[in-house]
Amino acid sequence: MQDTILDVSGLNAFYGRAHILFDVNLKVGRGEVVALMGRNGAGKSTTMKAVMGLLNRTQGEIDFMGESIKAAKPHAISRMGMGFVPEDRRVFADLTVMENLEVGTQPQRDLAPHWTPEKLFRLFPNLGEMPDRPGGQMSGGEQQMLTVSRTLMGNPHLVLLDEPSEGVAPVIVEQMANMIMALKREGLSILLSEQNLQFANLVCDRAYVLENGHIRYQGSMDDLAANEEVRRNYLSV
Ligand SMILES: Nc1ncnc2c1ncn2[C@@H]1O[C@H](COP(=O)(O)OP(=O)(O)OP(=O)(O)O)[C@@H](O)[C@H]1O
Repeated sequence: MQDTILDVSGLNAFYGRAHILFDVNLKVGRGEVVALMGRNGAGKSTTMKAVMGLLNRTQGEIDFMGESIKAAKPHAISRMGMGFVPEDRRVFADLTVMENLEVGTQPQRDLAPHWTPEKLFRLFPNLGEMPDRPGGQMSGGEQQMLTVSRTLMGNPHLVLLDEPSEGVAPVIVEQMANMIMALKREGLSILLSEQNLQFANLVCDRAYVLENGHIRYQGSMDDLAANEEVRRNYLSV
């Protein structure tokens, strides 16, 4: 793997006294789309929150573009060029689509794809048809697209996408898959949390599989798809 953009090693995470992640190691290379897989409660969201600096208690190393971000605050990590689309995908309900995008805007960065509302509207034509609609009056799928778009307006090097295919209609899942492939073509690096093997297989290069906070498997998507034992033991297929 050339040019590691995210390097997590020996990551442990806790909620109060509960030990949730155990010595998690994972890497994302520049331009790679990597899946973080596992059943409900396996620790996928916790891993993303830990990387984004959102947890109070963690141990281990997290390097982003060669710099340690272990002690960094979420806003500082965001400003270094890491974007996060959490599972609850909250949009600003009273702000319009355009205003939501403005809120997410950060300066252009060398080596990271540059995004404008026009470019995002080509990727998400639905959003382009409703620039003045308040976020609160959009469907779940449209809100999902808006949250991703708002994050992209930050011109990130790396995006953490928490379960983009969960709880949205099949037609939106298809658009999400197309969108992720388009982002990859732009050179964006993505860490994607996902339970759906079919979806991950379509858009990801490699996968890590979590169970009870432990990485149980890592390998190419093709190898994972062919590994019936891992699929049966750690994924819902
Ligand atoms: N705020 C919290 N306080 C205490 N325990 C939590 C908290 N959030 C999550 N957990 C626990 O941490 C473990 C990992 O949860 P996490 O949300 O990371 O899983 P996940 O793989 O993302 O699954 P899901 O798809 O259900 O979100 C679970 O046992 C969960 O109950």
